[in-house]
Amino acid sequence: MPPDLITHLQRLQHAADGALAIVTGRPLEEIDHFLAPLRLPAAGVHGVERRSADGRLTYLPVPAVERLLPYLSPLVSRHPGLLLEVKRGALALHYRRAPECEHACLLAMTEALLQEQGFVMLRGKMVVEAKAADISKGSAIAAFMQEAPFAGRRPVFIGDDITDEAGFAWVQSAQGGGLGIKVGPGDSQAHARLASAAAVRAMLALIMQ
Ligand SMILES: O=P(O)(O)OC[C@H]1O[C@H](O[C@H]2O[C@H](CO)[C@@H](O)[C@H](O)[C@H]2O)[C@H](O)[C@@H](O)[C@@H]1O
Repeated sequence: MPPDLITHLQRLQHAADGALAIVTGRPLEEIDHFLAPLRLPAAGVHGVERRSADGRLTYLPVPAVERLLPYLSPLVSRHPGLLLEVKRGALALHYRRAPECEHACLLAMTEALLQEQGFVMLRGKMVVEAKAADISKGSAIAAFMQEAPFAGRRPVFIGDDITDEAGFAWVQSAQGGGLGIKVGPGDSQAHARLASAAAVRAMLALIMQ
């Protein structure tokens, strides 16, 4: 974690009367580990798990991702650079250390999702995921916006990956009435953009002055 980020997030949370949440594809425990000792309201695994501002945990019902393993494990066994990350409600096939396998990963995931119902494919940075259908970063933000201290506020969602597009779509919808900020290059439906993660941190530091 860059120095000062946790301090800036703490100050931002305070300035926003608590209305600051992390929305991620990672499991909650991973995000808590990165941000320790800070424990923010957070949605993990693209919205499958969610911790509200009052600390309440919600785990949405999801199909068993283990059903997908027979379609993916043989490929991973043949290519040691590939990594299968099994999460609750999502399964990520990482090819960062074997970029030449991208096409094979997409094919294997497509086949898996043709055979097994209840999942949709999600592209990310050097990763392709199967995640529970009907659950997304957008649905997670919508759930936060029903609750204190988010209800009645204007949501601003910042993200740098393809997986964040569902969040941008919801905050910028008529219901959300907010703003999406895409970080870095690449096509996006977000209405605003910042050049880099460093630019986001600089903006947070400026707001907190
Ligand atoms: O929603 P995010 O917070 O952007 O998380 C998306 C995925 O993050 C993790 O994968 C990413 O980081 C890996 C290194 O830690 C990197 O190798 C990979 O290419 C990135 O996509 C995480 O492992 C995934 O489960 C998340 O969905």
